[in-house]
Amino acid sequence: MIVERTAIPDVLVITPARFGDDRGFFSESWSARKMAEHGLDTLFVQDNHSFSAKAGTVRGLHFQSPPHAQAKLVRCGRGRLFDVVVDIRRGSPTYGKWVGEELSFENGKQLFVPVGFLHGFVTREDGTEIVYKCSDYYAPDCDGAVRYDDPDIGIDWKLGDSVPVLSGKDAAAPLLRDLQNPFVFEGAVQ
Ligand SMILES: Cc1cn([C@H]2C[C@H](O)[C@@H](COP(=O)(O)OP(=O)(O)O[C@H]3O[C@@H](C)C(=O)[C@@H](O)[C@H]3O)O2)c(=O)[nH]c1=O
Repeated sequence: MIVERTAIPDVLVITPARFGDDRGFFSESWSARKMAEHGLDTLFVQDNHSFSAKAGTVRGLHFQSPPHAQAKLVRCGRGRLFDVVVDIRRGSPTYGKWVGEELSFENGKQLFVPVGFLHGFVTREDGTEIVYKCSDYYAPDCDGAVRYDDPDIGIDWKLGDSVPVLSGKDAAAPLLRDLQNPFVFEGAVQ
């Protein structure tokens, strides 16, 4: 398992080993013991799986507020997507900054998203599946969103001229500057 820091040091790219043979490959997609060896002791309690029929589908930018804030470990089960996180921990040295990583079935990469970050992605292929572990259960009353195209964040989704497929909730999401932001920086995660 390779663990790499991104430009936001709390956000990690994790690439589990793949053991290939004539049949294909085998991979431990998550191991609490191996994560602990890298100082990651997040307790995950829910796995999510979503399917997006069309390339250019954007889901995000989402978060859950305390007391049900979620860290996430994200991977692509089928197809290809660009996964994005935004640091919204007030007082963080990287507040308002975003990082993105291409996750695909081929590259097997995973993104670790700490608590206090917005999360979203755009699919790059039709029929893309995302699978992710969450450190708290779904809590609709704590569900929140920020506009994927918030100009203060300035994410380069590489959509070109195409109009993304969006949910009604995401199309109506507020800007970060208008959010009642519940997150405060409490020091680095690791
Ligand atoms: C997120 C979630 C949704 N749902 C339900 C609510 C709703 O009826 C339906 C679709 O929900 P959404 O439109 O919020 O799904 P989606 O837009 O895919 O939301 C997800 O986006 C990505 C980027 C994340 O990071 C996730 O945490 C989550 O917010 O599924 C659950 O039952 N459990 C869950 O954990």
